[in-house]
Parts: sequence; structure tokens; C-alpha cells
Amino acid sequence: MSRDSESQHDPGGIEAGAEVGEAFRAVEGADFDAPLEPERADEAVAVDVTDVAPELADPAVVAEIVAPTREIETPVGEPLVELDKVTVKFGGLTALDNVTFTIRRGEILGLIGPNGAGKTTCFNAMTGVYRPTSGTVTFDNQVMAKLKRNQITRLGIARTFQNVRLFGEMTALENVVVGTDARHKTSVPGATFRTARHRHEERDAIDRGMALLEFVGIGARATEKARNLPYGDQRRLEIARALATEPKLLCLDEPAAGFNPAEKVALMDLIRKIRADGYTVLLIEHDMRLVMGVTDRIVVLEFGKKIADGLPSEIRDNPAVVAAYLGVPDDATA
Ligand SMILES: Nc1ncnc2c1ncn2[C@@H]1O[C@H](COP(=O)(O)OP(=O)(O)OP(=O)(O)O)[C@@H](O)[C@H]1O
Repeated sequence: MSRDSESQHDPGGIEAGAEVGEAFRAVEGADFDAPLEPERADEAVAVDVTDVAPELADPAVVAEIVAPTREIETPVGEPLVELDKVTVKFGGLTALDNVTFTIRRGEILGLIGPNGAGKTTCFNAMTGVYRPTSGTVTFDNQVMAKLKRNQITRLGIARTFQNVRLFGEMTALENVVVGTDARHKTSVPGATFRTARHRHEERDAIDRGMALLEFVGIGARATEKARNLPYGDQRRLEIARALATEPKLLCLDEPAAGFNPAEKVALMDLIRKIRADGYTVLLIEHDMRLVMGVTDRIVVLEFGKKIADGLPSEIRDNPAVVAAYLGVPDDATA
């Protein structure tokens, strides 16, 4: 297997990356959302990225390429997402009940709660997947309507999924370059006839894709098929692909699922690095140590209602939160 996979890995794959556009066209229509069953590679074929792109040896250069349009003129702390009395009902079931909170630019907000608390519903209402039964969601000063997936991306929201979803047969670099396509400006004829502008956009996408892989710590695996990456690297690749769309809001849905303690610590470092690069992050995660360790603020849901909103230290000692997680009545903890 290693011999076969080795022959598929083109050591010059980064330079040969101009063909990524072809690869993307070849997979158009593929089932992007199909969960990828992770396979652990017996042998990794690593490339030294800095051999072909020496500038990527400098983390400051990488950080700059990864966030080319960050809004440095916008003061951190301005609201990016505002939920105002949002209720979502499914028939007779109230999944989200009169929920109000804000995500500010430049912060890492944790959204937590026991199973069935309404986190996913809240997330879907926030990103335009569900239209609230009542109340409003404002994103970047616009009231959100119900949106299609590509409209959500263009608005500036990117997400990762609970289950890894990648193009398994594409390389790591190709997976990221596909993400950058959402921002391309070339017309369909321009892409078909490979105009100079289109070629320029492709080249930029490849350069940025490499920087993104380096940023999330898997630059050396650029030419490996996504399917062959170790599980932790697949999760990092998902984050790189989400960042490729240059989102105003990055939503991480249980990014630590299946991670060991060391991988969780490394993930916390990566999330902090993403925030330091000017991104706003929404984190839905069950692992309390990770949530407490990395977020600036936490919103807690229980049975569709917001029961707490505050700093991690406040949430940790909040009796209603403790009761929600331990499953004991509020009055028993008083
Ligand atoms: N599309 C739907 N149709 C009907 N009921 C739904 C739908 N989506 C969610 N629900 C219900 O709404 C409630 C909240 O579910 P939700 O998935 O938002 O919770 P959650 O906090 O994300 O849970 P988990 O941590 O288990 O993922 C649950 O009772 C769930 O069964």
C-alpha cells in the first residue's frame, strides 16, 4: 500500500498545483458532505514546504497570508452576531426558547449545554439554516434570512462538522484550494478558457492553500490524499479549508471529538492562534476542560433556554450550570 500511495504522491505536487483547478472541476458534483471514514496511514510521505516556498518558514508571513482581509480597523468587541429573543419550534417542541446573546468580533465564544439543549438548533438559526419562529439574528449588521449554503459562505461564515467531511481522494492542498473557490471572481467562461485572471486566481489560491496548511501545522502533508492523513490532521485540514473562505466567523462544531489529551492541548493552541490572527470563533464543544481553557466567554443552554452567559470562571461556579450538567434540581445545589 505504501508503495502504491508513494507513487501517487508527486513530490513536486506543490509546483504542479496549477493542476488543482482541473482536479476541482473533476470533483464538481461530488458528495462534499459525505462523512469521511478516517484511515490511519502506515507511512506518511512528508514534503518540506519551505523548499518550494521559503517565505512560509516565517510564521509572520504565514499569518499575514492566512488573514489577508481581516478587519484590523474594526475594534475588537463590536458585535458580529446578535441573537435577539430567538425562538425555534419544531411542531410542538420548542428547541430554542427566547434566546438572546451576542458574539463580538475577535472573541472565542463557547456555546455549551447538555445533550439536546439546543446548541445545534441555535447554530443553525445563527447561520441562516433555520429561520427562527420568532426573534431575529443579525450578522455583521444584516438581519439574517434563510440562506443556502453558498450564501452562508459568501456572507462570511465557515464551519467544521462533528464528523470529518473532506474530499478523501483529493490531496490536502486540493481540499483547501476548493475552499478558496468560494471567493473567486472569475466568470464561468473565464474559468472554462483559463483566462489570465483565472490562472492568477488559481495561483493565489494555491499559495494561500499552502500557507493555510502550514498555519494549521500540516504543511508537510500537502500532497497526501486527505483519506490517508491521520485523524487529527484531517481535523486540522477541515479547519484550514474553513479558513480558506476568509470567514468573518469560524464555527467549530465539536472539534476535539476523538482527540487524546495531547491533541486537545494542541487544538487549544491552534484555536488561540486563529483568534490571534484576527478571526472570531464560535466553539461548540462537550469537553469542558477545552472550553474553559480556550474561550473568552461562554453561553450555556439547557432545554432550549439560555441559563448563563459569562466568563469561563463565572460559568464554572454558576450553580445553574453545575445543576444542568449534574442533572440535579436547582434548589438542591443552593
Ligand atoms: N429538525 C428537527 N426536528 C425536530 N426536532 C428537532 C430537530 N432538530 C432538533 N430537534 C430537537 O430539538 C432539541 C434540541 O436539539 P439540538 O440538536 O439543537 O440539541 P444539541 O444541544 O445540539 O444536542 P447534542 O449535544 O446532543 O448535539 C432536541 O429535543 C431535538 O430532539
